[in-house]
Amino acid sequence: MSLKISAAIEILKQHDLLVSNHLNEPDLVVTNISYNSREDQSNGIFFCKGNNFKAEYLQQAVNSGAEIYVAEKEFDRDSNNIIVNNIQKALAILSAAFFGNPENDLFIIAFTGTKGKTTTSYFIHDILQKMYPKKVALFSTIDRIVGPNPEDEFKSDLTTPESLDLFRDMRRAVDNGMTHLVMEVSSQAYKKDRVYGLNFDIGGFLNITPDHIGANEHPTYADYLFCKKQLMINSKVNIINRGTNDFDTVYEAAKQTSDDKDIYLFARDIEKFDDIDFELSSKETTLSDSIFNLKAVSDKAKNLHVDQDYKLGIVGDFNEINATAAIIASGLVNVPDKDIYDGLKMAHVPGRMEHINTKSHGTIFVDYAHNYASMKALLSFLRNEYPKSQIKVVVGSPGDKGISRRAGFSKVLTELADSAILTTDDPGFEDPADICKEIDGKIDHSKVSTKIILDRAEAIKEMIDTSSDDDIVVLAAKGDDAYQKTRGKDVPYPTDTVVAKNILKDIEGE
Ligand SMILES: CC(=O)N[C@H]1[C@@H](OP(=O)(O)OP(=O)(O)OC[C@H]2O[C@@H](n3ccc(=O)[nH]c3=O)[C@H](O)[C@@H]2O)O[C@H](CO)[C@@H](O)[C@@H]1O[C@H](C)C(=O)N[C@@H](C)C(=O)N[C@H](CCC(=O)O)C(=O)O
Ligand SMILES: Nc1ncnc2c1ncn2[C@@H]1O[C@H](COP(=O)(O)OP(=O)(O)OP(=O)(O)O)[C@@H](O)[C@H]1O
Repeated sequence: MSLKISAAIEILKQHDLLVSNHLNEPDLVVTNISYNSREDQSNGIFFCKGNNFKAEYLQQAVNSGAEIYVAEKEFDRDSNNIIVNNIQKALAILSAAFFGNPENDLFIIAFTGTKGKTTTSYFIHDILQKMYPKKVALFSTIDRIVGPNPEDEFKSDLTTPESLDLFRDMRRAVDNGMTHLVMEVSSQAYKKDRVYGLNFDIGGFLNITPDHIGANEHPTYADYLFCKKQLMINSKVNIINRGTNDFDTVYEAAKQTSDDKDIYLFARDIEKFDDIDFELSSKETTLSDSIFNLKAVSDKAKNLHVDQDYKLGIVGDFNEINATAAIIASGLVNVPDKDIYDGLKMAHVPGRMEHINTKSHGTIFVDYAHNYASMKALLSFLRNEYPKSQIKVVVGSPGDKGISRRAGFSKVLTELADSAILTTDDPGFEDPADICKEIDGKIDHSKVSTKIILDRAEAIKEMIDTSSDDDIVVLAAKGDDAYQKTRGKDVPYPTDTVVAKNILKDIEGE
């Protein structure tokens, strides 16, 4: 991979990003690209970006071989440099060029939503794999899959990677023979211009509820919505949940760049929304499957030939919504309905509605619900489906971020749980006992009984030990997470599923 600096300057000019440049060598060509001074910089271009950037990082980068830097201000007049008016956009556009614009060789399906991005992306990935085996890349919050071999699959750090990492991984995917990419696009991705310049083949909008609002994320809900709707503006074909909050704003964003023929709306309730293309309806739910029907209403929906009954291997009415979006996206890629059916039936999403049957300690669900809206969706579903069961929840809330989630948990546990054990979940630099007390303080104890047990595995053990056959035990908010983020360190944690299974082995010999 390489980049001619003269070409880079032209690209920046085309995007109105160039402020000035200083080149000691006009014909400079770089073969390395980085924004992290701790990496090898030989013959490289280095980007000075980020809230916590320090001039010494640039010095370190130059000492280890950087030939040129890009920044919003001139740190050093003598070195080769390019000064831009937006470093995040410059990083995106030059990373794409450095890696040979791999986005042009991939059919990209992107999803956003406060909840359901990961689940929907896994569903689409698993369906598309049926038609394009070993050719579908996945960039999700959990894993990134850039090729067909085990070494091409690794854990993600962000939902949507920094642009440089995004284009590097797209390059790897293309070089590994991938033809399709399914990815999650977070609101932060637009806020930080990580996906600047990308035009998606299909973009999906699942839902929006207040979340990710705070010091390091979005200052207001309006800003959150503004960032999220950008995916619609930057997608050729749009799939929108008609029941989402702020539908009009989202739809208007889609209309800015797409005709009606390229906008697909779906919902449960055709009585309420008479403009939808697809209607979904639940048919049957067991502890492990849900069966639902998808009906094509409009002519363009009928042309996709995806209307039939589907069986989903994970439960939750919200997962039927995610599955519907996945089916429409798959139909648009011409996957036959049989492959869609089979792909969905087998789809598995780590840490999302994983259920564990026990001999005599009820049914256990491990789920990543970690704010008011997702926990409400989850507990309401369980209440409706299992009206005679006690709903017992083990949950904690992280330190240093998402502070509003704590009050959200107090509210939703009061509304829908019978008992709860409050415990530790990524406390960061806060004391997990204080976080639990904060949640507990706002719970109405006449409606739900609570306990605080800080050791998460102990909390799970206590809940399983004290549960009986008809109970539903929910291990919430941590999903498949194998760490407890504690005081700046990722302390290994076996995952809720592994902890629960080990406990069951001890007490039930399973
Ligand atoms: C607020 C935010 O978006 N921060 C992201 C951003 O950080 P930043 O650019 O400000 O960089 P920084 O951490 O201040 O560091 C400054 C720069 O100095 C460099 N550095 C640092 C040390 C050194 O020795 N040498 C050096 O060169 C760093 O590489 C970096 O480029 O760029 C970094 C990668 O370059 C990200 O890791 C970081 O995400 C933080 C950790 C994060 O957690 N962000 C969350 C809020 C996020 O984006 N979440 C969404 C999901 C939420 C949703 O669903 O909406 C996501 O997409 O994951
Ligand atoms: N469509 C939906 N509507 C409401 N809640 C949902 C929906 N889909 C999933 N959930 C709930 O949200 C949790 C997280 O789901 P998922 O990981 O798919 O969402 P996400 O958008 O990737 O979330 P995050 O941005 O927090 O990583 C699930 O474990 C489930 O409890």
